[in-house]
Amino acid sequence: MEPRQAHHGELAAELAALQLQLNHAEDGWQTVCSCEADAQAAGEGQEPSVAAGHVDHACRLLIEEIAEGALMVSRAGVVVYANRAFATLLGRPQHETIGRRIEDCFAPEAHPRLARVLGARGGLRRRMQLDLLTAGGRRVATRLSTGQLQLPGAPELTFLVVKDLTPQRRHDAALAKRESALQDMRERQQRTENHLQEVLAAIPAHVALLDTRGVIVSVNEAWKQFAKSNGYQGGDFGIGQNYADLCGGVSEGQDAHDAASAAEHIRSVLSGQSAEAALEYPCHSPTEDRWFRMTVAALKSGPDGGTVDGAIVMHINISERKQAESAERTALAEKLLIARAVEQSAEGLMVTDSRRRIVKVNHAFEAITGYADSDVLGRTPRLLSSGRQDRTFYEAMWAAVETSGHWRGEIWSRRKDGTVYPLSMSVSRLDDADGQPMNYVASFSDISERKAAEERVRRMAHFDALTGLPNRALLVERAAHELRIAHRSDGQLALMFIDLDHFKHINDSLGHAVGDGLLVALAERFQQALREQDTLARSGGDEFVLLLPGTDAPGAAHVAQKLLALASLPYRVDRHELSITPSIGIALYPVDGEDFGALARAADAAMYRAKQGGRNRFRFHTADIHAQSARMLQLENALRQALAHSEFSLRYQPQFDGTGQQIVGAEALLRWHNRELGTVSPAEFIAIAESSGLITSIGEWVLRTASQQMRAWLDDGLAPLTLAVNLSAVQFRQPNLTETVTRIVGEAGIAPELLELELTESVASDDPAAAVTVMNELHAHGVRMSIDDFGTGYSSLSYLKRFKVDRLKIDRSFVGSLPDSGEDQAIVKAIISLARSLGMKTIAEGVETQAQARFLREQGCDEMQGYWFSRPLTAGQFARFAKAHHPPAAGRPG
Ligand SMILES: Nc1nc2c(ncn2[C@@H]2O[C@H](COP(=O)(O)O[C@H]3[C@@H](O)[C@H](n4cnc5c(=O)[nH]c(N)nc54)O[C@@H]3COP(=O)(O)O)[C@@H](O)[C@H]2O)c(=O)[nH]1
Repeated sequence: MEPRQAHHGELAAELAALQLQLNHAEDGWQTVCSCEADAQAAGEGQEPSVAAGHVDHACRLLIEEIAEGALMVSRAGVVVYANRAFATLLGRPQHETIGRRIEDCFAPEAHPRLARVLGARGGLRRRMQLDLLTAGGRRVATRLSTGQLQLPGAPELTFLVVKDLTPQRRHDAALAKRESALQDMRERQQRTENHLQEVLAAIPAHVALLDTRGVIVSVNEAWKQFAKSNGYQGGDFGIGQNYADLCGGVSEGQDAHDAASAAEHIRSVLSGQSAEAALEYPCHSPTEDRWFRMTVAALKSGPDGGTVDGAIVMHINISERKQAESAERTALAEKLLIARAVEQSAEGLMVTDSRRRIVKVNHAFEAITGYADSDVLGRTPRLLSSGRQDRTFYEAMWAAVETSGHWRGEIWSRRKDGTVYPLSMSVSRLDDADGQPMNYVASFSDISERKAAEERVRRMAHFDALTGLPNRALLVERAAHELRIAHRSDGQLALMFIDLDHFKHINDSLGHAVGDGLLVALAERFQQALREQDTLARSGGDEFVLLLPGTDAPGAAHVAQKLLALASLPYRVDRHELSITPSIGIALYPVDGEDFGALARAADAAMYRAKQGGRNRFRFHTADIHAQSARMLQLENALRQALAHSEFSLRYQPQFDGTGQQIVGAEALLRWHNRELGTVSPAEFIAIAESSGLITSIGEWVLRTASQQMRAWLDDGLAPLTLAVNLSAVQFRQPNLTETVTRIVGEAGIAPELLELELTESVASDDPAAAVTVMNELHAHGVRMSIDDFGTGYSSLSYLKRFKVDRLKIDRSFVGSLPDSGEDQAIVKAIISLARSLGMKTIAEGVETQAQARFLREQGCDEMQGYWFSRPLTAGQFARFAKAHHPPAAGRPG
């Protein structure tokens, strides 16, 4: 604003000067006129103070000297006097001017007016402008002041004062020209100002004009709108306020540092330190992120533009650019991130062009394949091919990539060093904007370790860890496969169950490591003797199963004999010379069964028969074995319902002291009566209950019923007796045995000391250490224990001394031949002696004769049980029997 004002001022001053000159000229003219008038007035009435002649002379001189032309014209129109100035103006000598007719001196159009002047009377004074006509014929604009002079005694004359208007006109013209120029300038300036206002109004930038102090003098529309939209309350939009002060009020979304910089920029520009300054700053609103660029430029004036008259401040919204820059930065950062991720990825990456030429690989690619990028760039991935997949595989792979855009799978690849390894790979197609393949990207990882682990898991799932033989699961798979073939081809197949005889003795006596060594050696021997298509599996412990595809009965017998012979050769394990024999059961497809389950049961039953038949032999499955198997299955099915159908009952067989006179206890014996099967001996069904797992619930029932019976007897006045209850090995291995026993006894309300658990030797010999722990627990709760059928098993004597056992029960097989059998005598004596040395009592079972009882008594057997004393009795019978024999009765207890 200020530069334009200054320019106007100059023009105005110039204009004023011209005007002044005009006025002076006008005033001068007025003065001349008034002097003329005064002179006229003086000539007409006033008394001259000096001599009239002198004045007249002076007037003449004066008139002669004045710059204006002066002349006297007679009424006839003849110039009677003309001063020098007029003659000069006319371009004639003075003497040629005087005497001329006045019309000769003026342009023709002036003549009528001149005539009227000459004809006027009475001193009428006039003014007019007429063109003088010079001697050379040139027109000269003049202004005439006329009047009449009536001097006494003289004819009336008309005087004319002629002023050359040429200088005036020239001056006026110049003045008009300048005025015109000035006007043009004013108009241009106005137009410029209008344009400027329009531009300021039109531009989206927020513009403020500041004066030299930094006070806002004007703002544009955009400024106002922005102020309004940002909640600026003042109607002045900041006009009149110092901009730098405004900057001090930082609002939310602005930065104090930016505000200070803005104020500093303004001060710098206004002080002339810098012509222009700019600042980009954030000015976020609650709803959007905004950035502005503030530009401060000096407004200058003066001839060299060196005077700072103010400043223009512009704020341009650069949010779009900033956002674009930000997006660009983000995109760049993302690109860098992706590039870094690609480079640092543990997955190998390979990018090809549309012609499947490798254009990019990452670090992991090099690490996995062994190829540097320089090795592979420009080449096709065929370089990595292992040759393990055929052409069809690759065609299918690329077909999937081309049709669905993607393929994922496992593939074998070859490293630079030639090693072949498995990859998990995915291939994706990247298309251009037209949907044409542009690149193919393959990402892959080396899955050698995973494959190896899978193989290990597969081996663990299908192979026996000790011998490396297939396990039962793999055997079942292979058997199913071979059975399908046999079924299709109407062929035959043999399945053998091989169980080592008394293998447990080796484990127990020499340790598991030796037992394991023996199993491995045996497996190797067997394996070497078999055909490739045969499967020898270890199904657990000392049990092996042999699958012989395409084998009939003679073939199976031949193999069995060979295995028996091989097995019987001596073994050397850890400096131990060992021998072992197997018992083999053979089942044949399809006669003994059409599926693996049926064949396995038949082979198992046959193997059991081989054991029963004296071991170290093989037995084919036969009709009677089949019948026995069927019976066992029938019993098992019926057993499952027995508890629910209340088919069980207990019998109680009395136990006497060594004298055979006093009853000391009873053994609870389980009885099962089924409606269809009739009465089934526990000697038959207990084993089935054990193998089917039913023994746990059945055993609990026995324990509970016997305990409750004891409570009932006590309540009935029976003297306390020891009640022996048989405990199966399966029950003994139950983890909560102690808790179950003490709970049942507690619920029945009897002292634990009245209960004795009869454990078979196998209970103790399976895992003596664990048995010691359980026995200690039971003992700690007051429960008594005895070892049943002692002498038939293979008790570890070293453990026996640690067992919390009260009695050893001499098996009835040693009692039956007493006193005749010297061997049995020896065994019985040894057991009695051993028990004594271990601080245990002995009880002999199966005492059927007086001679047996006598012998046992003589040997110091503590207690006896058998038909000689009593058969197993019902609870009521036992109560009566016990009352009759307690206190001690004389003679046979009967
Ligand atoms: N786990 C469990 N086993 C039990 C349970 N009840 C019985 N059994 C075991 O079943 C096997 C057969 O028992 P059982 O048919 O009851 O035969 C017992 C007696 O009746 C029989 N006995 C008794 N005295 C004589 C005799 O003088 N001569 C003769 N020939 N037999 C006789 O002996 C069997 C008792 O044997 P034991 O238990 O070893 O003392 C048998 O092994 C039972 O243990 C049960 O509830 N749970």
